Amino acid sequence: MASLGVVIPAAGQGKRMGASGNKLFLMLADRPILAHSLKLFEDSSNVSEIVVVGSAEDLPKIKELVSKYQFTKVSHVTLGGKERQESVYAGVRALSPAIQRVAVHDGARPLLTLDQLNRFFTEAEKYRAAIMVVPVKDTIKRVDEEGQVLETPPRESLRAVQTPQVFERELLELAHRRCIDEGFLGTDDASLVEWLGEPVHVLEGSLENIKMTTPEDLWLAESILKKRSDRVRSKIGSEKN
Ligand SMILES: Nc1ccn([C@@H]2O[C@H](COP(=O)(O)OP(=O)(O)OP(=O)(O)O)[C@@H](O)[C@H]2O)c(=O)n1
Ligand SMILES: C[C@](O)(CO)[C@H](O)COP(=O)(O)O
Repeated sequence: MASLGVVIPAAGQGKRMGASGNKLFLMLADRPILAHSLKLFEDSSNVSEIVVVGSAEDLPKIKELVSKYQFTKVSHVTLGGKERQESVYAGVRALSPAIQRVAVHDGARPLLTLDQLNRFFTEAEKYRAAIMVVPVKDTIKRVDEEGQVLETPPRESLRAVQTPQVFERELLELAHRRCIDEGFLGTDDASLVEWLGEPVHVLEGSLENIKMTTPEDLWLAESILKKRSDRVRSKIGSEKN
């Protein structure tokens, strides 16, 4: 596998969460949300380097967290921008020159498992750009500013987009540069590559790989983690008997 670097955008403000500071420092089970997300990539043998991107205010706290949890693959904690897109680009530029492929993963998605991640990396290797998606559960409507429905796209063709998203580094950097030049702002990194006219491949994500966006996501995350630890405990129990 070509050497893989990871960028973790963590420079948001978490406005929709309504917490007093960056939501990524909120505790989920035994550790902050950001520590869950980082541990996943620290533990993946596919990953050689991690860059975390933070706001000016949070940089010291992120550095402290990296040191407390001994995330040895983190090479830089870099200053991000006002938009997620700027933060990701800052992170990509901070990766070592030897890195050929880049995975971008939201600091706010702490629930992916190592198995799911490694399976995704293996599949993604075949493509210049690949992203995790899940089928959409609701019917989606496109509406105008007056609240009138414009259309109901067929659900079979819709996917909800997650991270990680993996790219050839050269392609991702080109996409970011061109989008800055032309003023295109996307809500994920794949949309920048799509904007270049390059193909992006979708791979199976996980319904548990939710983004911690509003308080309800935290409750759900706690119950997903509890279900996982109950399962481990009952497996250990049945092995003892
Ligand atoms: N300028 C920004 C904005 C977002 N992010 C990161 O991008 C991820 C996904 O963004 P989102 O969930 O929208 O986080 P926030 O921007 O923090 O949330 P909100 O929009 O509610 O303020 C998060 O890990 C967030 O920290 C970032 O690095 N830089
Ligand atoms: C990249 C992303 O995770 C795809 O769902 C997401 O778009 C990033 O955050 P957003 O600000 O909630 O769009």
